Amino acid sequence: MHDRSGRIAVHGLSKSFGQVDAVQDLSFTVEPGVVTGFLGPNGSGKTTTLRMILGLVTPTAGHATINGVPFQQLSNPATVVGAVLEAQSFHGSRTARNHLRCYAAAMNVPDEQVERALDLVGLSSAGRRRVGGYSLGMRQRLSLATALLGDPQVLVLDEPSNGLDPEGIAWLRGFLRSFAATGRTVLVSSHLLREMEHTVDDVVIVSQGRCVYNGDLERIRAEQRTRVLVQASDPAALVTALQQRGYRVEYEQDGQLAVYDTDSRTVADLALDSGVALYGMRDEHVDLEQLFFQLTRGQYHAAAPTNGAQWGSPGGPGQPDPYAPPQQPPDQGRPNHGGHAGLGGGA
Ligand SMILES: Nc1ncnc2c1ncn2[C@@H]1O[C@H](COP(=O)(O)OP(=O)(O)OP(=O)(O)O)[C@@H](O)[C@H]1O
Repeated sequence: MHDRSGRIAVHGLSKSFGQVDAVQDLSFTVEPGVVTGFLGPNGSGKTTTLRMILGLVTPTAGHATINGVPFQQLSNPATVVGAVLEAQSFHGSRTARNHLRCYAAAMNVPDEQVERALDLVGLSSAGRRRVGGYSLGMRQRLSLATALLGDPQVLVLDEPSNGLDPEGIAWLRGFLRSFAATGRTVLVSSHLLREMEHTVDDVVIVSQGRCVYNGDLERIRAEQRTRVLVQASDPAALVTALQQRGYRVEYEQDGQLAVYDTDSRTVADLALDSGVALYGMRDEHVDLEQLFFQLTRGQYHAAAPTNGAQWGSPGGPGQPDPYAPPQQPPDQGRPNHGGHAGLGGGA
């Protein structure tokens, strides 16, 4: 029995393709009323996960639910989930309106929904034009219109910004935010945090098929740290002096030292006291983008989550990362598996 919550829940989801572990023990929850970004670099398992959520790929392990049930058990899936998973192919000779009417008929959705969907994506005036003459951005909008035909409670979009110009991206941002503001659920994937950072409220960040962060994007912003990069005459001696005073230090690949949560003056004074000459030093502020790279390059070691935010480790245990947030209580893990908007969206 589905619960109408609009919640997507992913529990211990894994998928292997031969030797490739595309998704590994992934758990997260997507809540209604907010836009959730599903972020990770190319090949990190986003599409595979979305396809499992939508019942298009069978998991090797774990499961996913929408409204408390697997996608296949939704009684009228097109009215629950709308999805756009990849560039949809269209009959170029067909008008957008006719394209949508075909889908509406297959989904048993009244024709009025076609006009509504065209209007929602800003294609009303272009509805009579043949799709063959549509730009890439217009095709993206038409895919979205297809997903919206069933007036779904949940929207799942895979890289919807691809091919959109800045105006299109801004439009999409506004659309997704207003869709979520009506209490509905939005899960949207991207490999670009920067592109999504003003669109999403919550994020699920994956790297190498594993969840490395699940929670509020604002929380990540709050965790931005500073560090000092130092070129020292005797790095080992400086490391000892810093560590004795409780500072966290790491060796960078280029031989510099990275000293966390302090400033260059403090490091310089300490180096002077220790008789270590400094050949170069600079303060570095870690911005959101850098943190995203840090998280997703697979070298991040998870601290326990806090305040519902979940930090995970893509590469297994390792040294604590200086960018790691303070210790937090574990987040509830959830399964993944899901639905796509029936015929909508061309998943
Ligand atoms: N059908 C398949 N057969 C074999 N390997 C696959 C298949 N689908 C995905 N993979 C592999 O699984 C891994 C994850 O792929 P997936 O497409 O899910 O990642 P992604 O994060 O969506 O990447 P992108 O951003 O490039 O679309 C990749 O190594 C990919 O090559």
